[in-house]
Amino acid sequence: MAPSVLRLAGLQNDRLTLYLELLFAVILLTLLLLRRRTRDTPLPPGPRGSMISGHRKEMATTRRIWEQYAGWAKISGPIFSLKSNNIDVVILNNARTAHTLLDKRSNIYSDRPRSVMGSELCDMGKMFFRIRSQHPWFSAYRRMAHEDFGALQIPRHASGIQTNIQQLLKSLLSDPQGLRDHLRLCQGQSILMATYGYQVKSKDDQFLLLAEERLRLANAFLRPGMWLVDSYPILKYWPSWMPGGGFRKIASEVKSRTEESLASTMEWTKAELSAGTALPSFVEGQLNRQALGNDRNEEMIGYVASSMYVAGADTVISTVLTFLLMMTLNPDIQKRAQQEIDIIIGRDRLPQISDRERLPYVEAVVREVFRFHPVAPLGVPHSVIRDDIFDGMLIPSGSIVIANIWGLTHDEFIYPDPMRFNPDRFYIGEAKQGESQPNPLKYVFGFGRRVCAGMHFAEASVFLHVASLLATFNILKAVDENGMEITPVINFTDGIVSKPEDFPCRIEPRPDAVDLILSSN
Ligand code: HEM
Repeated sequence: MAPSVLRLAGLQNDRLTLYLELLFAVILLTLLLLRRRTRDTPLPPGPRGSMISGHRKEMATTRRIWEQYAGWAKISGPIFSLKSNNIDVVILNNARTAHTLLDKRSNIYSDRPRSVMGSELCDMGKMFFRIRSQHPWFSAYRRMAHEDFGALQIPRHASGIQTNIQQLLKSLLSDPQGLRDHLRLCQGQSILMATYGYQVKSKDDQFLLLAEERLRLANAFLRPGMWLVDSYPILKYWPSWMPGGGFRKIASEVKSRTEESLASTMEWTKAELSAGTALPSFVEGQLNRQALGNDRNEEMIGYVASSMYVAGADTVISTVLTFLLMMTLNPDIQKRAQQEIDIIIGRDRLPQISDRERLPYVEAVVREVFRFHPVAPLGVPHSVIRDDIFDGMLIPSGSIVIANIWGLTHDEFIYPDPMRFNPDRFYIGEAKQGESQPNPLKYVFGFGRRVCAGMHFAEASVFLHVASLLATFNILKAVDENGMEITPVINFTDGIVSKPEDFPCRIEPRPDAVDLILSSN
């Protein structure tokens, strides 16, 4: 090659290097400026907390903290921020903020917070509601749940749910006092049948007890601010024998219990499959798909199946209890819903899922129950994977983002007089001419890519419970020893899933419903 050409090439190389260096410098400068601008952007406002731990203690211990958040939102605005030790926590208190961030920007807001205690030390990080959004299994989980619990699958599940509810009605007829146990058994039966094809026979069933234990363990580790190690991950190396090391002992106990419990039900379905006796279920279907070479493995199937009970048992039971509490307190509403069922369905059969559209007032009652007390008042915490700016405020990468669902469904601009139980907000009549307030089902199942993976199953279960109970029973105030009616007090428990506290009521069969209850199989 001629030397002049080489020189030219060298010159061009030098120039190229210079251009590249310049370009690099410009990019770096822009990034630095952007970062500075981002860091100069203020966090959402918020109440002042302790210098050291921020609001950690309040977040972990305040009773019905969703009400407190709604109160703070009146002062700080619909989006405000708190600190849990060194972690930023952003609370969204109205539909606009929750929808814009969690639905519209769900590509960055669908992570779950890092949880050293729950996910790393207890090894529950692969549970569905906990798995991080960047985990390679996350999208497969969502796909798998959609295949078996999506809207199109509901008619397949509905008949099983209905059979269990018929059993529930019979149990209530013979033992109304055992209400909570009967509901527990009924929902346990529906979920374990749908996920494993397993028929729960009694409330002491071994797999039901194991599933309940998983639920208790999972619940114990979800509330932000509960464990210091979540704020200071270095503490995970703190020896268990040192003072304050108790959390390590708890974690290793929980880890081994969860592993044991997860494996046993899964093994049962696999044995049924090998014997050729497996009933159709999520696990059965997924194992068959896996055999066809789809993107899933047995461990993933086990985690999703197990998460379904954890996420789907207490939630439905709690919603049905709220319904019963509201019926005890609102006899006129109850009577009106019963009349609708009597007219549309008649008195000789139980309502079915296909009747839902023909029962607009019962549907309005269901919506109002979901609105009045969303079972997960603060949803499940999300986390954002990179810095974001909203309305001139910085939401730093890694912040915990919580939608105050209770706050949304008690926003008086959307639901006037929100503390009043009033299904008329949603009643549009058979002619569908009325004006409905926004459907709370848009909020109570969460947001974006993390929206409840069992929402259709849940809606169907709640509707069938509500309609069947209304068709067959009167829910009345209990009476004391002097024959005086006792008006129950409205009180809900704390926790990720919030239930009505025990309340007195009488559940009596409607005069002509005993035959219907006993004749249904
Ligand atoms: C009244 C009933 C229910 C309510 C109100 C409810 C509500 C919720 C909420 C608020 C979330 C968190 C969503 C978010 O992070 O934005 C969630 C997640 C979840 N729910 Fe439900 N749920 C109910 C019943 C069920 C049932 C019956 C199942 C299963 C059969 C189920 C399975 C799940 C799963 C697997 C997740 C985790 C999804 C994820 O993290 O990606 N839920 N649910």
